[in-house]
Amino acid sequence: MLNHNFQLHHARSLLFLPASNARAVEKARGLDCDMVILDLEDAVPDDRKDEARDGATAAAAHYAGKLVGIRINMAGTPWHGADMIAVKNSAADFVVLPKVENAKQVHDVYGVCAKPVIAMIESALGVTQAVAIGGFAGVAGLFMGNNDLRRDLGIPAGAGRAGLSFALQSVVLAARASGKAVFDGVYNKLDDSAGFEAECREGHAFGFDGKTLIHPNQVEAANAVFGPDEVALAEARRLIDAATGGAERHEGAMIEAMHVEAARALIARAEAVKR
Ligand SMILES: CC(C)(COP(=O)(O)OP(=O)(O)OC[C@H]1O[C@@H](n2cnc3c(N)ncnc32)[C@H](O)[C@@H]1OP(=O)(O)O)[C@@H](O)C(=O)NCCC(=O)NCCSC(=O)C[C@H](O)C(=O)O
Ligand SMILES: [Mg+2]
Repeated sequence: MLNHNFQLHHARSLLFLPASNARAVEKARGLDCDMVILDLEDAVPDDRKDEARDGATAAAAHYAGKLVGIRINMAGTPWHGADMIAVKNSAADFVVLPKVENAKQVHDVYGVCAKPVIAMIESALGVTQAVAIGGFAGVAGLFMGNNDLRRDLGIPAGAGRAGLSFALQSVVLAARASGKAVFDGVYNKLDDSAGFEAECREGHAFGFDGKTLIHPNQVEAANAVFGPDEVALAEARRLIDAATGGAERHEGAMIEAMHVEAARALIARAEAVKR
């Protein structure tokens, strides 16, 4: 059972897996990730799309304690219609829509699936339209699609994230303008744990709620970076206890009402992610 307080914005670790990979579908059940995203799109070869769709709908009901999303193929592909119907009839909590570039696309998918949409922002046009996309009532949150975005922007393979930072921050702004959840893109280097953790820290500092992942070995670090640790929780409790209202000095810094609210939100998040 999901903790009844658990909502999308509490998720720290959101693991993608190809819905055509039965071993990964099974393995994800025992992992400590907060959300599983069963992929029907780029991780699945064209000749296995039908099998992946059937696998996703069968699996979606069997992730106790986790949120579940299904990433469908985009409009204009041969699989889009069947994917939407499958998500509608499944136990998935969310439909994940790739390569979104305008609000009408999410409106159309929401109309068929009748489930909250997570819109992936993966192109220059998507970034420029993110305010309207995030503002649509059926959108629960935004995911960065940094591989496609890099390609669209012409950022060379191997270049760091400097060329992405304006886009990343724009999408965080767009999501927050409508009070929506927002999650950083995946990290492709499977054996680079130091690089992965550094990117988690950067995403956390940019304001992302959590990180989308591609491998079990990324779950623990994402949970550690995005989940409040004991030190942060102790600081939050001390701040709440000390605050009397208005501006005041606390442990060498000014605090006001918004700092108390932030401390309460941190504690609420820690409670929500308990399983
Ligand atoms: C990237 C992989 C293809 C690597 O596969 P492989 O080398 O076979 O992995 P390992 O041998 O290290 O796997 C060890 C065990 O872990 C299981 N496993 C691996 N990945 C996953 C996973 N994602 N979820 C659950 N379990 C997983 C293996 O089955 C092994 O289990 P066991 O047999 O018990 O030892 C592979 O990791 C993979 O397919 N990852 C996910 C790829 C994916 O879903 N891609 C789509 C999302 S990425 C995206 O959204 C990009 C975005 O669109 C953008 O533009 O940026
Ligand atoms: Mg993509």
